[in-house]
Amino acid sequence: MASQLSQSLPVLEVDETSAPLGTPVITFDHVTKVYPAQPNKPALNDVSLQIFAGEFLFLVGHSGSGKSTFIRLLTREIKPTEGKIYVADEDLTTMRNWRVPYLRRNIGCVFQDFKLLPNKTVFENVAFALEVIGKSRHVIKTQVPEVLRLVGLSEKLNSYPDQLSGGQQQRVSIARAIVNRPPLLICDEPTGNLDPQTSRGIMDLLERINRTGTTVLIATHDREMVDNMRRRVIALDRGHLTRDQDRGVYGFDV
Ligand SMILES: Nc1ncnc2c1ncn2[C@@H]1O[C@H](COP(=O)(O)OP(=O)(O)OP(=O)(O)O)[C@@H](O)[C@H]1O
Repeated sequence: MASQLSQSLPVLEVDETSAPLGTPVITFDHVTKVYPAQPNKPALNDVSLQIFAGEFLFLVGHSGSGKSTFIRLLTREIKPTEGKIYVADEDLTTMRNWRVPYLRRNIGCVFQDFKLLPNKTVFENVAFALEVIGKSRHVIKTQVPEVLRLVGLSEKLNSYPDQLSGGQQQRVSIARAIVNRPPLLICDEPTGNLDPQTSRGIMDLLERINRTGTTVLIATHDREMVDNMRRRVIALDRGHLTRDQDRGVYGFDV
């Protein structure tokens, strides 16, 4: 059954015309993930790829294709069944548990549902990300207003999440994700709850963050966004990496 499935999948298309140079931030080396509940259906199946410092790329695929699994492997929420994963020079498959919080300091995460703390102000939500890693009050007082200026929310420091629009809430969550200046920003459906115009503003912001040197990986179903932006696209289909394309398009019927 599994081999029949893989035979019916498209062959991986790789655009080799302008391979990026430099240091890989992320390496997947023949990664397979099988959840015990679905032993015959790998969530990821022999995935190999590299993502380089400063790239901006989309991870696309139907529901259940393995995007969340890919992200959860990167943050070491889960471990692969087979294969190796490196983030910078760290081998996540052999990393000791005590090192995982240090890995996560280097990865900012943004989610579809913002995950803001409702009883904290905008300033406090962002400050909290620095407090939990032991940053001083001085650092917090300098960096939080600075990052909120970058995301265009200087006027909203004292507002609570429920006083903000969806787009503004997503900006707070982006500010929180980057306030510690991680080299890698992962966004899981960042525009999933937003209208097209607001989504465009969020993507502009993510591109601006990318231009400061941050590597940005966005898992999305947002066909229009992917088609308009023409950045690198990695496509998953039933756990297989089926496409890795520079200046790609969404490429699935939705
Ligand atoms: N904890 C789990 N236990 C068992 N199977 C799982 C688990 N998490 C995911 N799966 C299965 O692994 C496959 C990939 O799921 P995954 O959540 O990674 O896909 P996805 O592309 O992120 O989907 P979506 O776009 O709906 O979030 C699916 O078949 C799913 O049912």
